[in-house]
Order: sequence, then C-alpha cells, then structure tokens
Amino acid sequence: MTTLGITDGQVLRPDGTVERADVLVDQETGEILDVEPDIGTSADETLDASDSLVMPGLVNAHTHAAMTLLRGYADDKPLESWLREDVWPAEAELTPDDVAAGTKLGMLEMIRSGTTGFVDMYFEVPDVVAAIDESGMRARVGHGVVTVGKDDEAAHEDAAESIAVAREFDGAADGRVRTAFMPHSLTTVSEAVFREYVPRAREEGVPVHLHVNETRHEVDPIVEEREMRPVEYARDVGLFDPASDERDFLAHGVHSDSSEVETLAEVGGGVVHCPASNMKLASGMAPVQAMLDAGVPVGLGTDGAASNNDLDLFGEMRDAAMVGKLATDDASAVAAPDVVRMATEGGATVAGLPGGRIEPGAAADLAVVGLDGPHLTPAHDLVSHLVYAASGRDVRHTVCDGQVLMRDREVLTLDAEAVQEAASERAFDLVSRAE
Ligand SMILES: N[C@@H](CCSC[C@H]1O[C@@H](n2cnc3c(=O)[nH]cnc32)[C@H](O)[C@@H]1O)C(=O)O
Ligand SMILES: [Zn+2]
Repeated sequence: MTTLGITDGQVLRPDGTVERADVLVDQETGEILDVEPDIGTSADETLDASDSLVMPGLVNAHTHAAMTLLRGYADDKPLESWLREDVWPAEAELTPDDVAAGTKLGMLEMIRSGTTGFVDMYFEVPDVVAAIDESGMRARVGHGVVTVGKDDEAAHEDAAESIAVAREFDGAADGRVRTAFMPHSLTTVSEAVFREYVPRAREEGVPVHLHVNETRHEVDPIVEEREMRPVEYARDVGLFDPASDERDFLAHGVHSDSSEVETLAEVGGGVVHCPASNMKLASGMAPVQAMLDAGVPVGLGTDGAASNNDLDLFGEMRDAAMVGKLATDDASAVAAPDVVRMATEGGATVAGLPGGRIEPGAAADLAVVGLDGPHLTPAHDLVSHLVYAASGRDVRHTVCDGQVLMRDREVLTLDAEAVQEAASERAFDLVSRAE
C-alpha cells in the first residue's frame, strides 16, 4: 500500500464542523483511511496543509468543458439567440482535436480551482474521455443529443450515438469515468426520441441528464401544447422513474413551480443549480431554497464557460448564496453551510459520483485551500469564508482518487502552458472558420 498524508491542516467534516487533523489516504484504492491528528507525517507522500483548510473536492455537476474555446466569444444575449446565432454555428466547426483541447483547458482551470469531479455534456466523447484519463479527474460524461432541424435518420443516429458512448465508456479511466444518456432538452429533442431511447438508457444502466425549465421560452410551448408542466412531461416520457436504479438529473430548473419541486423530491430527481449562467443569460433564478426544503438533491454547476465565463465553483457558491437571498427577499435563504454542501456532497449525490465527504472509506477527492490571505483574515468562520470570501485561486493542492493532481498550485497531470497555447490557437482558428 502506498499512502498520501495531508498534514497539519484543518479539515471540513461531513457535519460542517472544522477540526485540526491529518488526512491519511490509501493511494491504491483511492480512499481515505483515517482523519486524525498526527497520522500523516509518515506517509509515502505528503502534502502540507498548514494554514489551510482541507475540504472535499468540489463537484461541477453541469458543464460543457470544451466550451472554454468560446469563452468571451458571444456575450450579453439571451439563451435562444446566443445558441442559434453564435454557439451552434461555431460548434458545427468543432473537430475532435478542438474538443480535446478545450476539455483540457477546462480541466486545467477546474483542477486549479479545487474541482475534482464534473458532469460533461458535449460531443466527441471518446476524445473527452481520453483527456479526462490524462488529467486524473473524475467525471460523468455524455453525448448531447439535439434533434430539432434534423431529419428522422439523423435524429436517430444522434440518439443512438449517445447510447453507444454511454455503454462504451462507463467505467473508463480506471472507473473514474461514468456516463449518462444526455438529450439536450425537452424542446430540442423530439418526443419520439425520448420514448425510444430512455428505455435503452435503462437497459444500459445509465442515468439521463438534460436541461429542463431553463428559460420561460422553453416552458411555454410545453405547457401550451401538452397541458403539462415540463417535469410532468419528462416523467411522461420515462424520466425520473423512482423504480430505476439510476438517478436522473436536470440542469437549471429555473422555472420549476411548486408542483414540480414536490415531484422531484418525491421521485428523487436531481437538480443542478447554475446561478451564474442563469443570471448572465437572464434566464431567471431557480427556487433553490424551496428545493432544499422539499428534500430535492441539489448540486452546483458552472454550465459552459461561454455563459459564465469561468469554471471556478467558488464563484458559483457565492452567486448561489447571493442570488438565493435576493430572489426570495430573505437574507437567511441559501445559507453558507447549505451552499458548501451543494458544491461538494450535493453535486456528488446528484451526479452519482464518489466523493463529497471527508471520512474513512470515502473517496479521496480533496481540495486544500490556503487561508493565509488578507481576504480570509480573521478566520471567524471558515465555511462562511469558502462561500463569501475565498476564490479558486486560494486552492493550493488538489487530490482526486488518492492521486495528487496539483501540488503547490502546479498542475502535475497536464502541461499548463502547452494546454493554454493549444486551446488559444484552436479557438482562434475555430471562430475564423465559423465566421
Ligand atoms: N449533438 C448536439 C450537441 C449537444 S451538446 C450540448 C449543447 O448544449 C449547449 N449549451 C451550453 N450551455 C447551454 C445552456 O445554458 N442551455 C442550453 N444549452 C446549452 C452547448 O452549446 C451544446 O451545443 C448537436 O449536434 O448539436
Ligand atoms: Zn448547459
């Protein structure tokens, strides 16, 4: 057994308390062995956590990692015109190598800011998986299906590809990669495709992940045509089935009404709250406190870097807390401890990934946050600091599956300079092809 010891830090425990302890990790199983004072120094490899907080690695439960290539390419527009006029034309030009380069850039940024696991909906999934394998991160990935504007044959091909990659790559990268069937949304994928392919996802034993209730524009046609709320329609086509072993989960849920919140709680449907993307595209604000109160599993996501515009989950935590209060006119809503839980354990639960808790037997997915900056002084309450004062730049070390991905702010698994250079070059080339 080779061990990793994270020494001399304070540790954020699953109940939200903080205690002085070392964390000892079995690097072969990737699990935490123990959390006790003074147990780390004799480990094979050590990480210094003095003046730092060891927290569960953050989980970005909804993103499109390769969209880093379109960061800052089209801003200040609502979702529908942003997608149709700018994003989709550029994405039509993407090559597998572009997607690999953009995904690596996204992972570099995520590792730098303490994220250890993510959910990725995109295309060229084999290349995405190869990049994840290299980075050492954990992810649930899928091929996003869009059928609007396609003939029947092309629509079926797209959906069949999503099922095929979900089957092929589940368990890849030593089990760090899991998969899902990922229809883009209830309005960009036809009813026929849902009815035919959701059962196939069930046969493969993979969950379904999609965008739901993101904008009013997406809700209205469903309510008008079907006289059902979107979550109800989703259930009608087979999603959020409590009898399924897999947890289906939706991104956004902005316009979910109280009946939909009830339903999601009842059936255990997960929600990924993406506050920055929802503010930037003026989509609205999800009823997050109501979801938490009802017992809906909630995680946090950045969405793609083109609608955020970064992948730093510390920013998401602050946004979630701030807008959660503003939207409900209640300063006690979406409180810091709940936000930290959403960004860690909540995201892991929603995405069905290990991690999110620092305790013996849990996956050793960890972020070590330096506390020595003036903006984190004095340390009255470290959970408060994580949400309201810290940023991803405060992260010193990142560990996933027991392996050190970043030591002293240097990413070990990806060559930062080469990744940034390749992504810039490909991004400029991509947009010039699209124009
Ligand atoms: N196979 C599909 C690709 C779908 S991938 C997932 C898609 O979600 C898009 N996307 C990114 N952010 C958002 C959002 O906030 N809402 C809805 N879609 C988004 C993204 O641009 C990408 O096209 C095709 O042939 O077009
Ligand atoms: Zn999205």
